[in-house]
Amino acid sequence: MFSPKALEAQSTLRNEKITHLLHFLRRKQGEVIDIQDVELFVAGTNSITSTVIWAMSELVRNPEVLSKIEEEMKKEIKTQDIKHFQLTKLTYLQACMKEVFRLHPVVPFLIPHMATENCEVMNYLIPKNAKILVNVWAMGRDSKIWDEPLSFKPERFLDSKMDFKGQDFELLPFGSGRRMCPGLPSALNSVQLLLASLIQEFDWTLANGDDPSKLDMNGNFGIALKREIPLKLVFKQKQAYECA
Ligand code: HEM
Repeated sequence: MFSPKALEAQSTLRNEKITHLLHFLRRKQGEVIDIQDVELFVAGTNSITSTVIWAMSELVRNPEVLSKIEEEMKKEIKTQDIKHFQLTKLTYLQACMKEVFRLHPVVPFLIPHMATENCEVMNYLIPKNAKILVNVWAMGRDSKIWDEPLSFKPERFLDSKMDFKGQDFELLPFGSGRRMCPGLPSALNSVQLLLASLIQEFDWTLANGDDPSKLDMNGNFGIALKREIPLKLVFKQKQAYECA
């Protein structure tokens, strides 16, 4: 795992990349942007880009959720340059991220694992050397676990201690145990910082005035779960930012 110092250093680096992205979007206001292009700026990992794109897709489809994040940000963040520590105050944004990871885990079957010895899990015999794929995508949509599993409802996490740090087996977008993702703290920081920066400065709508409720949310299954159809958006700076 990353030390707080390493995380802070990375966050400065990310801030520079995010600043470049914001400049790019300011110049391209009113044009149609394939949001996959954020990869050029935030570079590093597909998983971060894909997560941000799924989050933006959900926020386009759920404007009332986006408004609640905006309200929270207005209350908690007074500066334009969002800092790492300010993210910890955004509890509603954090609940949104849990909801994004529940519905759109970007590594849908985790990385294949292998049993090093015969073992029994919940009455199933797992023979030595069996290859195990954990279908976290299906777990996140299981109606036995989640109320209205296909609805995007961050509120479900507000009064719950459930988290994705590997302790709650219903929600494992980063895996669990010895081989879970070591990039979790850094990835979460990047995803939230990027999303919060975009929300703070821009309004965005679907290209061609498309109806958000009809946005195709199918994923392209592979090792990584990406949108099947690219998300094309038009950005416009919010009024408070027009002079930036
Ligand atoms: C939203 C972003 C990310 C998600 C959802 C994610 C998710 C995952 C998942 C599910 C695994 C497999 C865990 C398992 O099979 O039990 C994994 C492994 C791994 N991730 Fe990430 N990851 C993300 C970002 C990152 C970043 C930014 C880094 C590097 C800085 C990173 C480095 C790694 C490494 C090295 C492994 C292999 C660990 C091992 O096999 O011991 N990940 N990640």
